[in-house]
Amino acid sequence: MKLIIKDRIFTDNTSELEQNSVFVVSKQNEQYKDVALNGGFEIINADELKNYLDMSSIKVIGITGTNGKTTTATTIYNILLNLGYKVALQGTRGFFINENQVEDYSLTTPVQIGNFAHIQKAIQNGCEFFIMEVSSHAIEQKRIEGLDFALKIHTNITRDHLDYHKTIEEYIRVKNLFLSDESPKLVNIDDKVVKYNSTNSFTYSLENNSDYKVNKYEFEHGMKVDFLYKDKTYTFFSKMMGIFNIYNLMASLGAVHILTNRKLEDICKTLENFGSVSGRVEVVSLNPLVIVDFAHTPDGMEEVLKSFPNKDIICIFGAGGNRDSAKRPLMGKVAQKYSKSIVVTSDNPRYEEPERIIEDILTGIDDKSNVIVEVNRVEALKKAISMANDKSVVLVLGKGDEATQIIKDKKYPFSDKEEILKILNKS
Ligand SMILES: CC(=O)N[C@H]1[C@@H](OP(=O)(O)OP(=O)(O)OC[C@H]2O[C@@H](n3ccc(=O)[nH]c3=O)[C@H](O)[C@@H]2O)O[C@H](CO)[C@@H](O)[C@@H]1O[C@H](C)C(=O)N[C@@H](C)C(=O)N[C@H](CCC(=O)O)C(=O)O
Ligand SMILES: Nc1ncnc2c1ncn2[C@@H]1O[C@H](COP(=O)(O)OP(=O)(O)OP(=O)(O)O)[C@@H](O)[C@H]1O
Ligand SMILES: N[C@H](CCC[C@H](N)C(=O)O)C(=O)O
Ligand SMILES: [Mg+2]
Repeated sequence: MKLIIKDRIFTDNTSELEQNSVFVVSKQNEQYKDVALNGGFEIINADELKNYLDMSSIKVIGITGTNGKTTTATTIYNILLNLGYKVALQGTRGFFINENQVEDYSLTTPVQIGNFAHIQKAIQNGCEFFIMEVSSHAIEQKRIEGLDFALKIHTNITRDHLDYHKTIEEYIRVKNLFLSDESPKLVNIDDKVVKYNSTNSFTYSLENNSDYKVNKYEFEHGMKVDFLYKDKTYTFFSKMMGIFNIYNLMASLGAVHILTNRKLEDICKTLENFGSVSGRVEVVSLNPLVIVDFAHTPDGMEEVLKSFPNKDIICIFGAGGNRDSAKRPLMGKVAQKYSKSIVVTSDNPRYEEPERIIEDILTGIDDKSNVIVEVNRVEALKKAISMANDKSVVLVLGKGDEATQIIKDKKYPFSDKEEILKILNKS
């Protein structure tokens, strides 16, 4: 990938080196360093890249955690835009500058040069804030090297990506590494495994004492939440659902408060202006009630499933291929715990056989009497929706607002939301 700063070309790929370009060496490409060296090219590391790009006009905000990064990042982005700031957002759903989508879905956290290129574009567009999701891969691969964070935010640490990190202990270690320096940070202290450097830290919580502490909430047409900050109570309303979203909203409010020092009352007020984040607990139809969500980990699923205690849940989901296979039975188990009916189907099979992935999920479900297996996701959606009635909620999990299904290395257009609307004849 290339980055051009003041007519100089920086690249992290030796095959892109041309006259006068600079090779940016990192943990990912150090095996190619000799190629650049032998070609007589200047070599710098990603940390030195910051000497070439003046980032003093922009505040970089990094969000890590197993679940909730996209929701929290998007909420902060929406609040800041509502308050009149110019803002850029980089994450799973793509790259956005001041309300416009500039790039589509790709990695949650790009590689070093990608981050710098986006920050450069944000600065050129006058942004004061650059909000980015920080994945565990990015921390481990040092994709965020060279970035100074005005605020680091932690949502929660449960489990994901053990295909890559191998053990849960290693995954937790990597996630906590992000919080180990003295950068300002905002931490969910209800999380039992989080470890952080307490210098310059702020906390939020529902259970333990913290700087931004929820003391009361109720759900009706969304939520009403009271929280305490420095002994004063503040209230906000939001159209979002689920206790997990109270955490995401507290992280978002706290972050904007720390970063802008605006009145908490004014920050709270902005939340009334927007609903759910695309593909995250998104209500696609009210009658029958059909909701699309991106839950693709056992914890993410549990958080969503337990948010509908008064409904008969019809849960439809699969699991991604070439990703942590040990999470699959756990996803089956949690679906069984909360659902009246389950439809197990395909997610993104990638290079795996969809039937094999489904078998892995089924090993976690003891009682299969209410389970339908349908490998074709469109057919599965039809079956799930045909079971719906006025007491039920159909929860379509795993793909959120993804616009494709990935089979081998090809991406085929596919949207849960569009398929649901077609089935209901609403499109
Ligand atoms: C497993 C994984 O994370 N792989 C990433 C890794 O791939 P890799 O080490 O195989 O890369 P590579 O092709 O060998 O190249 C390594 C480096 O050498 C350089 N190179 C390569 C060839 C050459 O001749 N000369 C040369 O200099 C390349 O420019 C690159 O910088 O480094 C590449 C770039 O440095 C990433 O694009 C790639 O992400 C792949 C595509 C991927 O799918 N990653 C997923 C799993 C991922 O990162 N997901 C996370 C988490 C998602 C979430 O929870 O939201 C994400 O952040 O998206
Ligand atoms: N704070 C939270 N705690 C637990 N589960 C959550 C939380 N926030 C969201 N979820 C669940 O996890 C799903 C993914 O949420 P979101 O996209 O915000 O997370 P993410 O961390 O960005 O995920 P990814 O790593 O895949 O990009 C949601 O659709 C919801 O089901
Ligand atoms: N960012 C996550 C998203 C997973 C979404 C799910 N649909 C899947 O494909 O497993 C990943 O790449 O692991
Ligand atoms: Mg995300």
